[in-house]
Amino acid sequence: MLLKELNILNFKNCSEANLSFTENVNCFLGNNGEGKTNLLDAIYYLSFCKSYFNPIDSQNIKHEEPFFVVEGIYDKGDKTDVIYCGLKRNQKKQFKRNKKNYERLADHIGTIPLVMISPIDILLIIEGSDGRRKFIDGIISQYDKSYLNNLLNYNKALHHRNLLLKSFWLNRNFDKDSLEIWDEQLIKYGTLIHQSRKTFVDDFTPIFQKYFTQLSNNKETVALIYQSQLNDDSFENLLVNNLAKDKANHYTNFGIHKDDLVFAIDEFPMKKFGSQGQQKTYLMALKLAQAELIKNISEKKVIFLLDDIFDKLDDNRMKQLLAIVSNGDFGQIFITDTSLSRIPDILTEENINFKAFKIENGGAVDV
Ligand SMILES: Nc1ncnc2c1ncn2[C@@H]1O[C@H](COP(=O)(O)OP(=O)(O)OP(=O)(O)O)[C@@H](O)[C@H]1O
Repeated sequence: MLLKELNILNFKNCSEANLSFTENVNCFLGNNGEGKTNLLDAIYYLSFCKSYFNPIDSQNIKHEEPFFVVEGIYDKGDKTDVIYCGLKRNQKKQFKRNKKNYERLADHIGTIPLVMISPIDILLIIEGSDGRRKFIDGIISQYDKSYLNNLLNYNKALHHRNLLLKSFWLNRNFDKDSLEIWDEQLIKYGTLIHQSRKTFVDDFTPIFQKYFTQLSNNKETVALIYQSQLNDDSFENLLVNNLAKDKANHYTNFGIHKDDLVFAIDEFPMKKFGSQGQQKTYLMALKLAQAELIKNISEKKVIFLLDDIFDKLDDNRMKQLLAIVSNGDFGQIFITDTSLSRIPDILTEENINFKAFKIENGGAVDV
């Protein structure tokens, strides 16, 4: 999938843009706050039907404007796909592929595989398990359609089971049969999700370790440990054996919603013992592995969005990263930087084909 053209109206600080891209590296260059990341986010929107940064859709409409439109024209080799996303204030988001509305946005996920690397990804390491579960879910959903459905069904059942537990507590009653309806759903979908996550971590870990070694050139050993209550017992047993606790807390204490992915370095948690540089390299390796796994399984090249990576890496690691992502194994690359020359200089030195845009006040001009 190659993004040939991006057309924007009123998306964040961009009033209007009509950009055409190269199939190699595309650079958005300019000062802080001019709108470089917003352009990456518009491209992200077209793959995931939402912003990477702001989950409230209406806040992505340019201030004082009534709507936004983001449209991408993709080259699929044998044909062209036009992906359209439009949002009017106080109305439902419209998302279309070749002028046809999607019935469910989930059906679009995975159509245009994409990986974003941004400074806020550090939260993946330092914050709670929720972000790491979303990280796993985001990757698997891009190559396995049934996974996202299983997850939606699991979350629905969990929500209803928790509501029921709360109502038993409020009304001081208990109805085993109605709880079992949701238990069955949780067990069905939770077990499938657990299996998919386990397989994912097994497949993902060696790819991740390969990139970490390549980027860091050092002797540290890194590992990913999938923690799940379902690793040691069946979901059915967990629910039966912990019913008293669930009733007392009026909440479901066991399940795949409690899973975590432990990032380890030399057998210690990265969160507590990794240096900032190690954490940054760890993140890069995670994202590269994400792109490679999606590419291997979906057999589609992956669009790579690299936001402010100088913020993350020294010049050497930056060069190494650019060399890895632009060697043709991955797909098209979009990259931002505050310097007009730093990335173009490296790309010229490395003989990598690129196109550069200068971003000013939300608009873009070729340089
Ligand atoms: N809905 C919106 N309407 C108008 N402006 C917005 C909206 N949302 C965000 N902005 C503005 O867009 C501007 C550009 O943000 P962006 O993150 O793209 O800058 P950047 O060029 O990547 O900067 P940096 O180099 O600091 O990362 C910010 O000043 C932000 O306030």
